[in-house]
Amino acid sequence: MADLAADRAAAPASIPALPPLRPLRWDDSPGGPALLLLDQTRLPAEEREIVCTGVPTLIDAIQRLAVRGAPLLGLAGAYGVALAAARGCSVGDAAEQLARARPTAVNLALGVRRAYDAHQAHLAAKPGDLDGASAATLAAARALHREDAAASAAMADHGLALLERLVPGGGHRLLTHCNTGALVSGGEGTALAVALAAHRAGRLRRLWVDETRPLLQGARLTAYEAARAGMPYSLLADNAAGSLLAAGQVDAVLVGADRIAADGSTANKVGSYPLAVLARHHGVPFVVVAPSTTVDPDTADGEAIVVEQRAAHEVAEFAGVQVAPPGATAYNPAFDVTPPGLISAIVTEKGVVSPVDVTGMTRLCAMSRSSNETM
Ligand SMILES: CSC[C@@H](O)[C@@H](O)C(=O)COP(=O)(O)O
Repeated sequence: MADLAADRAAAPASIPALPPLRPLRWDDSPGGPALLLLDQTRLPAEEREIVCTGVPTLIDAIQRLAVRGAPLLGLAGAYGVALAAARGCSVGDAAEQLARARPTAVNLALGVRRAYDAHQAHLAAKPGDLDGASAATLAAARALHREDAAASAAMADHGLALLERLVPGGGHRLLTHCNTGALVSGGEGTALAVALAAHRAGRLRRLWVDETRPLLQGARLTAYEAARAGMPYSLLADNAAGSLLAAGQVDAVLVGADRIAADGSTANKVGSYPLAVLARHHGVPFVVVAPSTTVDPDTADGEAIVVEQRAAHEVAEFAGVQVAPPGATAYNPAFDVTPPGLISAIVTEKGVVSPVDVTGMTRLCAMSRSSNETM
């Protein structure tokens, strides 16, 4: 395996500075308010936006994973409620339908609730002021967007400091799964933001990117983000992670989270749990990076986490092409749950905690509850 200097040299040469990715933005143009989503199902081939002028289009985009990833789902939910309010639709119905669009990422329902509560609070203070309520709802979505960006930056700082403690001296060789970068956030993301911080600090030796079957969020999206940022990265098929770890080529595994139960059990993209088992076997730290809002104090443990089951065709196909015999059935959970004992650390914007440290988890749950209550 090449040394650090050679790995850096292997990174694409002069990468032009590219504009930051904007996976979601509010459009106030005269044609009426709309939510614009960068269609993640088309990346990296094509950067095309979906124009949502109504909640049904947004729900469809959420369910097709055109907009995806826990923090971004929170923003989509909040802006979706703002869209319903701005378009004079039933905010209650919109909130209920959006919150149910995908079950596992706690941030979706939280974002919806934050915007809905702002709407209701305004109407309670000024009954009948629908325009004011609409403005308050949009302001709540925008505030969440800013907070998410700030949390992302803080997670990157804490995560990089943790890496420096875990792997002192050397360049970091990081293995990641799914996509956890700017495409899932108002900022630079969660786990991938840490890798990006390491890259900017000149400390990233190699980013190993799991392709992430069946929907290839790693191969399509993380590789796209890594290439845009000029990071030295290599793709691997998910089932090559074992031999990569056995070969001693990984210093830490970094993943995001869709829901962290009160006991530290963590739901993330399916394939995270086997990585945690492998990492433990090979003595490599397995680190979860997520905003504190992803901690759900009301979910006691991993068994209580609802794991989304998706359609069989996603497994029976590869990149949209049927590869299995017609009519093949499939087991297709979108997520799996990693027990706390396999997680070395949880990095949030508030700092780093060990999931097996009961006092630390209790404090994290309390912080999560209080920031969600002030939403
Ligand atoms: C910061 S993103 C954390 C998770 O949401 C991410 O790892 C993930 O599992 C996304 O799943 P997806 O099904 O693509 O929405």
